[in-house]
Amino acid sequence: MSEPPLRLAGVERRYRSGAGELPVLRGADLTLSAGEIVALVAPSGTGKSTLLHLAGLLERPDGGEVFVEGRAAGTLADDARTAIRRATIGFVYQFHHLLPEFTAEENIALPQMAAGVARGAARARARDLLAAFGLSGREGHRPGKLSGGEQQRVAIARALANRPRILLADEPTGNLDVGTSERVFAELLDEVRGHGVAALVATHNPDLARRMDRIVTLREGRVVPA
Ligand SMILES: Nc1ncnc2c1ncn2[C@@H]1O[C@H](COP(=O)(O)OP(=O)(O)OP(=O)(O)O)[C@@H](O)[C@H]1O
Repeated sequence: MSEPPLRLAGVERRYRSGAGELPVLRGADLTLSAGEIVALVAPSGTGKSTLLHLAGLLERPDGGEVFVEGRAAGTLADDARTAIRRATIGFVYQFHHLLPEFTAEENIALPQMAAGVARGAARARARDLLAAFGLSGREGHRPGKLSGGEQQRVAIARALANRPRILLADEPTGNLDVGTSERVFAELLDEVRGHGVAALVATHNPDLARRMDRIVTLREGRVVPA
């Protein structure tokens, strides 16, 4: 059987604070299967962002291991982790983090070029993705000229640009109004489902969470079914 795209095994993370240590994750286990969309719903401050950062190899755990497509990431050097992240993982953040001085198309083309795709091919895929997210005609707009929902669509398209097998999303529609959030989220699910991407989506929105395949929460630093 092939390895799951993402597996967290006994992951621990503590933050040092003035008073001592704050243990946020205390042996978190989670496996994402290919094509599975998992909602992470937990109260503020329980460690959702921390878990996503560890899963995305942006940070290293204090204990346990993160396996990406069966490969243990803990012992790898930073450049090897970056290479895995670029090739395998897409991120969507609550505040889109688009580059303000670049157009929508460029924002989606740039990460592809960083991964070695030629400019022409990267731009063509950027245009295809923008079309899939209903943004044909907006290719040349800078983020400041797009609405919040449009910016978030561009951010989702960017996260999918390198055809990641894992998508990690931290409140991907958290800053949008209810209607826009619904629409953008439906598009996100369509794209992810259509391409068999494994996704972990942190959200405070129970309606959105119910539309995913499974809901988990964090309890005492561990991942448990919601
Ligand atoms: N770099 C850091 N240094 C110290 N403490 C941190 C750091 N990052 C997070 N924390 C603390 O760890 C805990 C978990 O934070 P995290 O951001 O993962 O929570 P969250 O569940 O994503 O919260 P929210 O829903 O509010 O975004 C919080 O108590 C936070 O204050």
